[in-house]
Order: sequence, then C-alpha cells, then structure tokens
Amino acid sequence: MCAARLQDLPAWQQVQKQREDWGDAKIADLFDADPERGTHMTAEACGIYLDYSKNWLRQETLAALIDLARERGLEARRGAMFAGEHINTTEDRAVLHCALRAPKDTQICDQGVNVVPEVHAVLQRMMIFCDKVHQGEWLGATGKALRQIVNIGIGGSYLGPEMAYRATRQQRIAGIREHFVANVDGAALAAVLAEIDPEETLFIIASKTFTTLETMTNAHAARRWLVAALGEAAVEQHFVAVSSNDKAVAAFGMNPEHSFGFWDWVGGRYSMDSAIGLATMLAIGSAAFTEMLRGFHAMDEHFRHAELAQNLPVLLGLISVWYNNFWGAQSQAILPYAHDLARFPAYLQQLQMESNGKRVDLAGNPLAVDSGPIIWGEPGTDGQHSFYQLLHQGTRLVPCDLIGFIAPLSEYHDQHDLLMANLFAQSEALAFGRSAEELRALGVPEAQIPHRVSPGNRPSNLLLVDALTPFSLGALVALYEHSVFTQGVIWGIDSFDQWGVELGKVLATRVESDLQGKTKHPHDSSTRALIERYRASRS
Ligand SMILES: O=P(O)(O)OC[C@H]1O[C@](O)(CO)[C@@H](O)[C@@H]1O
Repeated sequence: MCAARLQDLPAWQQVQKQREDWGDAKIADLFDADPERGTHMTAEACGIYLDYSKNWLRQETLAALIDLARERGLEARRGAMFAGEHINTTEDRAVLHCALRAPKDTQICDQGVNVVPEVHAVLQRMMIFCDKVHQGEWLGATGKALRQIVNIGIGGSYLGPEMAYRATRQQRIAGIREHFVANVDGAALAAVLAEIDPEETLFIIASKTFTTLETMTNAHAARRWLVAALGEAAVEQHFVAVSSNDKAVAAFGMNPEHSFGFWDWVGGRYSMDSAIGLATMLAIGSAAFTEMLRGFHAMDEHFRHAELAQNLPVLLGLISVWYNNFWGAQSQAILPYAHDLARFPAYLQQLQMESNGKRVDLAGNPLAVDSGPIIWGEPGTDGQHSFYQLLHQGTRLVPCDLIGFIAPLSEYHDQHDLLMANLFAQSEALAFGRSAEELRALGVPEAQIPHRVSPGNRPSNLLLVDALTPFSLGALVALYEHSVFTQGVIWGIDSFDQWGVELGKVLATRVESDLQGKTKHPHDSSTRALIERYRASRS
C-alpha cells in the first residue's frame, strides 16, 4: 500500500486528466469513431459476457484506470486476500470467502492452518442433513415430513439465502417451501407463522454472532410458538442453527450437533456460500448447491488470473470508480431483466454499501474522495414503468448495470424475446436517446419537442449471461464481490468491517429500556420528546 494521498498519485492524476480532457464527447461519438466499439469493448468469462462499450470510456481512459489499479497495488492486495493475510485490519481477520468454494484439494491457510478441509467437512454435514430432510429421514416431532423451512436471520444471514431462493426457482426441490424472517417488526414473523403448520416446519436460526437482536428476538418467539404447539421436546427436531458462535447456540438450548458452523474469516455479506446457505441447499439440493459453488470458484479463478484489461470484476470496479470519483455519480442502478433476480439489487446493496461505505482509509485518515456508491434497483421491465423516466430524462447521472439471460427464464418461452427486446432497447435508448430532429421527422408538435427529447449519453454496462442457473448465480455474485474488492483497494479502505452499524444497535438497546420505563437515559430534546410521546400514547 502506498502512503501518498490518493489524489496526488500519478495514476490518479492521469485519470483526472482523462476526465478534464473529455470535452463534450458523447457515447454516440465514440461509436462513430470506432464502428466496432460494440464488440471491442467487451470481455467474457464463466458464461458472462460484459459489454461495457456504452460507457464514457476511451481505450486511454481504461488504460489510465488500470494503471491506477496497479499503482494502488490491486494485484498484491488480491494475492494477500487469497493467501489468507489479515487484510481486514480493523478486526485483525483474514478474508477468505474464496475458501468457501475452493475445491477439496486446494490449500488456503489462515495462520498456517489450511481451512479448506474444515469447509468441506461442514459442507458434507450440510449435505447429509439436507438429504435426510429431503428423503424423510429427518422428520418433525409428530412424524411429518419437514416441508416448510423458515430462515430467521438478518443482513448477510438473510439477503443471500432469500435472493438465492428466488433466483433458483427453476431448480427447487418439489414440495419444499421457504420463508424468510428478518425484521424485528413482529409482523414479519406473524405473516410467516400464519401460513405454516408447526408439524411440518423447520426453523433455521442463521446468525454468525448468534447475538443479533432481531434474529434472537424472532428465534425466541418462534421457539415459543413451536413449543406451544408441539411441546418442549419438539425443539430438537424443528430447530437448527447456523453460526460461528457455538456457545451462544448451546445457550439457546440447541443440540450442538444440529448446528452448522463457519468462521470469523467469512464476513456476513460474503457468507451465502457458507453454512448460511443451508436454506439454499435445502431448497435446491446438494448437487445444485455444489454447482453454485463451482460458479463462484470459476469467477474467483478468473479474477485471480485474467489480465486486468479482460478481468470482469476489475472492469466493473474501475468503471464504477470512474463515475463515482471523476464524474460525481452518487448512485448506481442494478437492473436485472429476470423476475427471479428481484432481490439481487438488495443483495448487492449490502455487499457494496456495507463494504465500501467508509469514511477513513486503512490508516484511519479521512478519505478525500467519495467511497461506496449508493446501490439501488428493481428488475426490468417493472422499473421501466416507474423510475426509468429519471434515467432517461432526469438531470442526474446514474450509471446502470443491465443484466439479462439468453436462455428463457420460464416455460413461457415466447415472452422471453419480449423481455430481452426491452433489455437491449433500454441500453440503446440510454446511450443514444432520441433527438429533436428525429421527433420532428415523426411529426411531433414543436411545443412538445423539448419534453420528448431523450438526450441519451447515459452510461450503462450490459451483462449478458447464458442462463440463470446455480452456476451462473455463483459466478455473478463472485463477480460483484470482487468488483467491490477492487473499488475498496482503489480507495485504500477496509471493505470487510462494518463498525458504522454498531452505534444504532447500542442506542436501540438503551432506548428500548427507556421505552419500557426501566431507565431514563439522557437524550437530545427531539429523541426525548419522541420517547415521551410514544410512552404516553402506549400507556
Ligand atoms: O449474522 P449476524 O451475526 O446475525 O449478523 C447479521 C448482520 O448484521 C451485521 O453485522 C450488521 O448489521 C451484518 O454485517 C451482518 O450480515
């Protein structure tokens, strides 16, 4: 890592110069200058074709961004991550989510110990457990097959499993239904419990720390619900845990043999392929889960070995930095053209914003440039009838990632061309728009012209994936994981801690005690008045 200020680095200044020299070049001009740009500015790996031609990028811009990545030590940092160095410095932890999907014979060490055998041992236990549930060898207390799976967890212990459950709709094992409870709002749990029969229900309590307020509150409530219906002895058959805190699991009254572990070198938002994926494996079976791990691993290998200029995560990460830091983009839209990927933007929101939403660098110095972009999005075509208006004609810069799949996503094959036509049309419309001249030629009244012009020149990436399968899902998630990593390296931050979420947790515990009248902590006049108003109304 280089100690100089980021903006003083020669490579940063080179990129800055690209920005200053950009002039008023439009995406359309770039296509005029290179008629084959649409195939030149592409890269491909693991069944994912990335077309980044519709960006404000020249070859020189890209070269400067790649120099910046080199100057920031991306290759060395990547090597350090895969070598198990404690690159999560504020927590003194290795960052080894790549070990979760490494083949059995790989060696990846944390403090001299190869972690891969432990990973495969847990995977093996998960597989045996899932097979038992699927084959009716693991039954509920009254002898019924467990068909309703309720995952109780939040953040990284929820977003990945829920996103994957939806994304793997086509691979799901018949008869299994999954539900996800995250919010401490009792309505989340109530809505699920109202739909299920305790005799057929398996609860997975998913929490790395096994101390998270929301998860523990919901877990205890679910336990009471089950005990009320089936008695205390039923807990053993109807509850399993996923956690790295064995003691807390035992304190909850769970059989340690019914707990699946993971390690402190797996961050919550990087854990969907650890035991946190138990709900995923129950939904799709161990063979499909293994396929998903293969997809993750294939992208890891691509990230490790491909040339930076052809490296998908590096390209996505650098393009994001380009807009974020050199053009002032505040946000980035994730627009999957796949109903089954509806929760992918929310998943990436945690991945990017919890990882890179940081204000100081690794040495603790305030960042002089913006870090983590705001991630948001909805599936196409739904979003087209909602917020795309702003994307096409608004005043803000919102770079977009459009994601589509070649293979039809349902048995309604004839609808797939329509979906894909919308995807390609949107990327074209964003980039090239529709001019006043075109509108005039169509006979549009002059007074309407300014309102109907779409200026175009709105940048986007298009990710065209062969099919939405467990393999490609794994590859896509790993692609974004490493893109987030690349951005974090450019900013020189710790992308693997999340201290910013602590304060709210501490204050909530204090305020709860105040709400219940047990304590009266000092608060500002606004918070105090709100607490008093709430208490007065409640009593
Ligand atoms: O799995 P746990 O320990 O319950 O934590 C859940 C989530 O809470 C956080 O620690 C912060 O909100 C996330 O990083 C994590 O994914």
